[in-house]
Amino acid sequence: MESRLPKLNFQFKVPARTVTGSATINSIKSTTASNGTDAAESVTNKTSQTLTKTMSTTSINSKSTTDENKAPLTRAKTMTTLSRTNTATVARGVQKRPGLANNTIESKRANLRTTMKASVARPVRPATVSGVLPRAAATAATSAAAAAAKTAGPKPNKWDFKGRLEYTSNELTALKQKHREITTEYNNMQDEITSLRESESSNRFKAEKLEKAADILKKEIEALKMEIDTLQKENSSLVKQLQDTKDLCDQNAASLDKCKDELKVKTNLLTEQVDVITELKSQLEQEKKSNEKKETKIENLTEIVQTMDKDRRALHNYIQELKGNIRVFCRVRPKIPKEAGKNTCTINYLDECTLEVGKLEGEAGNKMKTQRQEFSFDKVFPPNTSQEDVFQELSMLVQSAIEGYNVCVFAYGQTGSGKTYTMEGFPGTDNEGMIPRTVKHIFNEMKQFEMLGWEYKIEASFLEIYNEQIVDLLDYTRKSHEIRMADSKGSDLYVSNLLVQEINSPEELNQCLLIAQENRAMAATQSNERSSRSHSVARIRLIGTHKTKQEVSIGNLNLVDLAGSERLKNEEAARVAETKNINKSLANLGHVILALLQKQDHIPYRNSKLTHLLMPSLGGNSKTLMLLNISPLEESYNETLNSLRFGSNVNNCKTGTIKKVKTVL
Ligand SMILES: Nc1ncnc2c1ncn2[C@@H]1O[C@H](COP(=O)(O)OP(=O)(O)OP(=O)(O)O)[C@@H](O)[C@H]1O
Repeated sequence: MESRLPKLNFQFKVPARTVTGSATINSIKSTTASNGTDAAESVTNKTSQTLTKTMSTTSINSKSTTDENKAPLTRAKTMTTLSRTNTATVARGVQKRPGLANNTIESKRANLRTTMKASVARPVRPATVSGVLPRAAATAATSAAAAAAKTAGPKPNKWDFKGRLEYTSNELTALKQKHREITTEYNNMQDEITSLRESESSNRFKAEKLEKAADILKKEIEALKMEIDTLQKENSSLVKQLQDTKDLCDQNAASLDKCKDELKVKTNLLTEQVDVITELKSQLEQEKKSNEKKETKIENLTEIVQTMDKDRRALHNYIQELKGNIRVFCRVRPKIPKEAGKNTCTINYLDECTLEVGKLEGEAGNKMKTQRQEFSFDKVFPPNTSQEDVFQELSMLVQSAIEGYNVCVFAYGQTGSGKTYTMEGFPGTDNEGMIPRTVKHIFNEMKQFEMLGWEYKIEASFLEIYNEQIVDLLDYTRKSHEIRMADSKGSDLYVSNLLVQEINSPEELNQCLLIAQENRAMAATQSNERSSRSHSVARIRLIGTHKTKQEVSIGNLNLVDLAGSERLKNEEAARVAETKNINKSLANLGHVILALLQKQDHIPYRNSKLTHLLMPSLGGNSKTLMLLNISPLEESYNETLNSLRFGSNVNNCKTGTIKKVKTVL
């Protein structure tokens, strides 16, 4: 039905922010425009709803500042309540609009008031920060409704449309006024909310900051707790250590007490001993005095001993000179087991210096004795003579070497006559030869000489002369060796590249001798019968020093195992060079010795390597011993005669004067 009421033409000025208010006003406008009379009631109802909504919204907004989680729920509840109320009210209004009775309108108004009151009386109570905002909104709404009712004055009659319009208009004005107030209040509240939000944000930031600080503090507390734990452990360890140290201190204190007691005892003992020492000192003083006297005596006696030693040496050498500076011994070896079936020569030993040799000639059973030949030497050793007995005679010459003379001992004889046995023998056994015995003798004598102030150094070298070539038997590495002069006078010679070994014990020399024997045997396998075809020379140099007397005594001892002296048969003469050299050197040795004995001006030392090498030991101040070795076998008779003739010739020559080598430092 078209309304006959004039259309309302007014507008509300509502701030854009107040969405709810604006919607309400628009709603009112539309309602008023479209429904005419009923619109008044509807507007009234809607105004009431709007107020309720506004309050609810305010309440929701206020609450949201404090409890955002609960806000949607509260808002929803409020909206539901409002919606329910409005729907019921509007529905009722719509249903009862045609022919509405006054009482119906009244009842509606009563309903509206009730609703408003209910809305106002039951404001949502959010858990706001202060609880002020919702209450203020509710109060404002209630007072707005009351003011509207007052301003409207008494309700005009139903038929008084004009009055009703005026009434409604007044009501609206009052409501508008109230709305403004509420809006203002709402805006204030919004500002307050904004301020609270900012404050909240600031507080949250502070809270985060505080949380972080709290975390740091927690960590620090944890670290401190750990530190406390560590310190507690250290503390307990230190406490334990302290206890241990205390225990140790207690033990030490106990042992200290013990030591003190011992010290007391020992101090007493010491005091006693000091007394004894004092007494001994006085005795010592007396003995010192007597020792000084004795020392003076000893010095005098030493001088006498040294003078006597000098005299002894002089006498010894005089005896040696009397015996001859070139002497010849003859040694006849025994028949050895492997020669059991062989015949022997007839050898008679007329005295200790003379022997007679002969043999039977002719067929077996009709043998005739040949003419016997007699030979005299400085000494003759029959077959049963031991190595020790031979050395007894030789030792005199060794003694001369220690005292600074040059000595040369030759083992001469045919192959198999016993030269090597005599010179080397079997070292380390009773059958050891002249070389090992010489060294032992030197070491024994050295001790005696040391008592007289002499210090000795022994050097040894072993060489072989084969085919006029010198071979080092200690260093068989095929070096070339030459005989060179040691000084400008040419009184001393040396062999180049020759290994000279210092000897500190007889064992060391035996070791050298074994090496020399091995090297000689090795060479022998390369050249048949080489050992018989070469001269083996063991050289021992004795250097004595007397520091007090400032004297140096140098003696050279040459022990020579000569090559076999036998004359070679024609078929063996194929080894021409070898034979020539042997014959030459042996013959030259004889020439040199004879020239020396005859005191010739020229001694042909340089005609062979052997005599050249032995030059310092063959002339002037030297002593020479020729050891003739004779085989007892009949088959060797002719060679035996040759050897005996050679030795006899040497022995028959006169001796010269020999001089001792003495150097003053
Ligand atoms: N006085 C001795 N008593 C016991 N056996 C000896 C004696 N002299 C030499 N012999 C023995 O006679 C043999 C020959 O001796 P040895 O080898 O010493 O002769 P050699 O003259 O050195 O010979 P070569 O010139 O061939 O070297 C060896 O078996 C050795 O043991």
